[in-house]
Amino acid sequence: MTLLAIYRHPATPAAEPQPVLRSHDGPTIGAELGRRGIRFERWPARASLPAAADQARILAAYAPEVAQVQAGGSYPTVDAIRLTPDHPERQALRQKFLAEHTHSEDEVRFFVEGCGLFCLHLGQEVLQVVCEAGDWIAVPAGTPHWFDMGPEPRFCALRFFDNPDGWVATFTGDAIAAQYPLLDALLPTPT
Ligand SMILES: CSCCC(=O)/C(O)=C/O
Ligand SMILES: [Fe+2]
Ligand code: NI
Repeated sequence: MTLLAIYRHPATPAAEPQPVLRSHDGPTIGAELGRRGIRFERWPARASLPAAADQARILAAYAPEVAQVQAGGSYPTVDAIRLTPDHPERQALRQKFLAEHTHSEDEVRFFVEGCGLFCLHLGQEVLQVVCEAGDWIAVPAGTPHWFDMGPEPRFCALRFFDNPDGWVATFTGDAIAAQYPLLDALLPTPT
């Protein structure tokens, strides 16, 4: 279930982040993100993707949604990132995305399978958003953020870019991610 957790970010790394809000309610999540300039929508993750589906097949399955995002000429480059717990590069990819970074373009993602944790550093606030299949999010260019896929990643997301090279990041060098919960800590405990 999609989760939004908002914290007041402490002035010093030794102090604890102060929880401000925690919600699973779609309209509340949309409103809290929206007032901070982050677009959030729920779209049906309507395709059942075979385990062996390659990038072209995933993008073809979601061709109408891709066309909708690209209507008007925005985000002409799109890819699909799909990770499973046996992905040989999962640890390196996890560490790369866990380092706080920015992009010179909006970060537009549509989760079509599984889940992942976006963490957005907005001045004195940090927002953690556990995105799940059906979540569509657009984070403005230049927003410092990090992403956790967990030690056993299981997600597929469509990524939309203005940059023909696709994913390009500038790392901030801030170790902020270490102060905040990781994905596994925010997921419900299996019963
Ligand atoms: C959920 S898409 C994979 C992560 C990514 O592209 C990114 O930029 C994380 O910040
Ligand atoms: Fe990013
Ligand atoms: Ni900070």
